Amino acid sequence: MVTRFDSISTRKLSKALNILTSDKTMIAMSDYTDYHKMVKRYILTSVLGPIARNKHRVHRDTMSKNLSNQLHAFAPRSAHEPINLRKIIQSELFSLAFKQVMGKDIGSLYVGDLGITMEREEVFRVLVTDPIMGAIEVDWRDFFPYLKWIPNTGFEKNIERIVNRKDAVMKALIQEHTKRIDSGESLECFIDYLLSKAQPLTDKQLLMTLWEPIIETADTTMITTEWAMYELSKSPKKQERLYDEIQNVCGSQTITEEKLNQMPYLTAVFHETLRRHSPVAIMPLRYVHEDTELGGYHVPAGTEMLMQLAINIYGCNMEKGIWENPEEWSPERFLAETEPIDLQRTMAFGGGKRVCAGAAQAMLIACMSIGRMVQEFEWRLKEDTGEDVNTLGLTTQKLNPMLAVIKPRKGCSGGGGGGDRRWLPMAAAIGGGDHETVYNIHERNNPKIV
Ligand code: HEM
Repeated sequence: MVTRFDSISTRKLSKALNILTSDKTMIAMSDYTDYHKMVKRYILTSVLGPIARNKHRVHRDTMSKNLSNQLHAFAPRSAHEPINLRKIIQSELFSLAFKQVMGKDIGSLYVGDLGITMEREEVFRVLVTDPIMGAIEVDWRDFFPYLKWIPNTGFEKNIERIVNRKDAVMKALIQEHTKRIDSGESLECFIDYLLSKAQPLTDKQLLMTLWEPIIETADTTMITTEWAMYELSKSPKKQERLYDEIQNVCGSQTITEEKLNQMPYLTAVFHETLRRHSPVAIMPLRYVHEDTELGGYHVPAGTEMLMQLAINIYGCNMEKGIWENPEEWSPERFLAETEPIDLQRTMAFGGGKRVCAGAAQAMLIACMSIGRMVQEFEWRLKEDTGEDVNTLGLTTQKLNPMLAVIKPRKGCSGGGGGGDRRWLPMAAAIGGGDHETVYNIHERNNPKIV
């Protein structure tokens, strides 16, 4: 299947997705056209490719720092009030997305078209939660295309309402930032790139291209990180194994992106989470646009009724013939692999021409967040948290947010509320001199959420 991805790269969308993506005006949902190639190049150049990732490193570091500050501020009351990690990570990822796309985080926003001021949480709902829920709305006419002339007004009105609100918010943001740019204030971000360096896009294309990384950043990476922390909290031995690895590599220093490739167990935790809890369980439907062969079957292209393919990633990753005890979450299975782990091993990011453009960013953010949270805290699930399950929507969230009790590790203590965090280096904590790192000094002097 992986080798055949190139010949099946055209999308077949449901009615809901067609409306939500403004007729495929989104990289992930468009057909494989010149427009697709152009905007994918833009997003890679400005946000997701290797050079852009270096430029946005500062935002990822800030996210990691904020996450740590918030957990330290919360830890003293964690035993009575278990922590809802999803809320924190979601908010931090939203902030990161805004900095990459608009150059700065968002507070409240006046939305002219709706005549209201929205608080940040509502902006999140309008730009992320509502469209994700809308994307799995089912129009029965999807299954009976020959009956598509029958109106289904309630369904369409609901999706259109979601789209109108999302468009109104994006329009307000674009106006605000266009004024900023016109006033001579430029920032290293996607909107500045699109308005100054890219070929002009139509208003609709601009809106959709800017919205896309916001919704993509805020959802799948959070899902992966939350599932990984859930599994690690459930398995103290695996958590300790990861902690030992981090300590061996980082010693008294805070984990950094440069160290990630020295930590095979952390990488294995990431890949095993993608396998066991694939965030995109079923790939958006595709047409076959070239003759191809899949699983021994000849699949013709260009016939009148084009063939539609639903690639079942969840099924592939739970296949007993391929994975031993597939139900079990076991990062060790990836350590046994002789080849370096390839992103296509679980197909969680798709493949071929339509491979996920954000895979490297997602991996950096998830691994750094997981690594730092385990380096600084011991994690246990709240006592009465039973087994938990996936919910299959457009993406595969945990049905209930994970609730955990956290305890700062020895030598790593947070001070008071308000995110004021003090890091005691391990060496100092055990009486071995003052090894405080530049990074830690910087943190101590900048304790606020940035
Ligand atoms: C763990 C996190 C993520 C997972 C599991 C994931 C998964 C996927 C999958 C399965 C596809 C479809 C691939 C296909 O059809 O073959 C995709 C496409 C895409 N993803 Fe991701 N994604 C993640 C994070 C992100 C992030 C953070 C971004 C951007 C900020 C992003 C941007 C995109 C884009 C632009 C495409 C369209 C690529 C194309 O059609 O050429 N993804 N992703």
